Amino acid sequence: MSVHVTGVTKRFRSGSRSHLALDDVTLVMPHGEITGIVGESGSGKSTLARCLVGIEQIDAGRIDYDGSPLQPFLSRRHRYDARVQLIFQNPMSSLNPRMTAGQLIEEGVRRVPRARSADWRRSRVSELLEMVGLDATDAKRYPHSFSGGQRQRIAIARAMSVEPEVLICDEPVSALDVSVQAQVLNVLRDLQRQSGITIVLISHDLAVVRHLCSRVAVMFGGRVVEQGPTEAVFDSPVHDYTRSLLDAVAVPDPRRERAKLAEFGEYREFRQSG
Ligand SMILES: Nc1ncnc2c1ncn2[C@@H]1O[C@H](COP(=O)(O)OP(=O)(O)OP(=O)(O)O)[C@@H](O)[C@H]1O
Repeated sequence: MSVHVTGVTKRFRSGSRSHLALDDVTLVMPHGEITGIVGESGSGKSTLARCLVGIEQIDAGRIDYDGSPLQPFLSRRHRYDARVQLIFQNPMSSLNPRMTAGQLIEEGVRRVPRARSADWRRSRVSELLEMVGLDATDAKRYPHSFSGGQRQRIAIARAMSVEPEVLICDEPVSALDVSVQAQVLNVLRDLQRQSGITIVLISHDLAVVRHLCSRVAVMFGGRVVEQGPTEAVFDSPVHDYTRSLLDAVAVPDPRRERAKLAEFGEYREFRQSG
């Protein structure tokens, strides 16, 4: 499913003050590709993600999925359109601590039209757990008994349980230990390869975006200042802000350089494992 954002504006008001979080944003996220969204803190990335799933209402413009608008608030039970799912930075915030991993995933599985028998649902839960690199027996465990990386895998399995067509991931690994970030990113990459799902990846990590995303959009002050194929944007940035973002990665300080190289080692690892 392709996503077209056209002239979207979102303003937050509090009392007499108002803040333009999205300013005439126009953006294309093609079907079956991973589109990265980068930009400094406060540039509007999370607001855009929330508007894409319909948690936030837009003030102007339109968001089309395969040419049709999203239908937010379908019903109380199916609060949002299941075709578009959001993965948050902190998986704990989206996982009910009183439900087992299996129950959390089954909740979504039940919403799939063909989810008839209990047996079918159970085997689908096992399949989803295995798809994100967990074990079928993990279905019985509660969120607190998993590591952060494992919890994010459960959140991904849960989002995938409703068989969405678009997965929006808002900084999905930035709260995780560096050692497990690549593993969770590999899960997303494999999902995209296997299911052909459209993924929107919000990340402050340009190395991750360069490696995983075929397209990238650069946000600055609520606007998309540049977008296109990742290589083209990174190799020949047109906008000053993109250039400064890329320059900021090429740090001359030897200590930071070493830290950065170690980080790239991680990415080389997950590049090779793919
Ligand atoms: N609910 C809200 N009410 C008022 N202002 C908000 C609200 N949500 C976001 N904003 C403001 O909108 C702007 C964009 O915020 P947003 O969280 O989308 O940025 P971001 O690029 O995702 O930042 P970060 O990388 O730090 O998460 C910020 O100035 C923020 O303070």
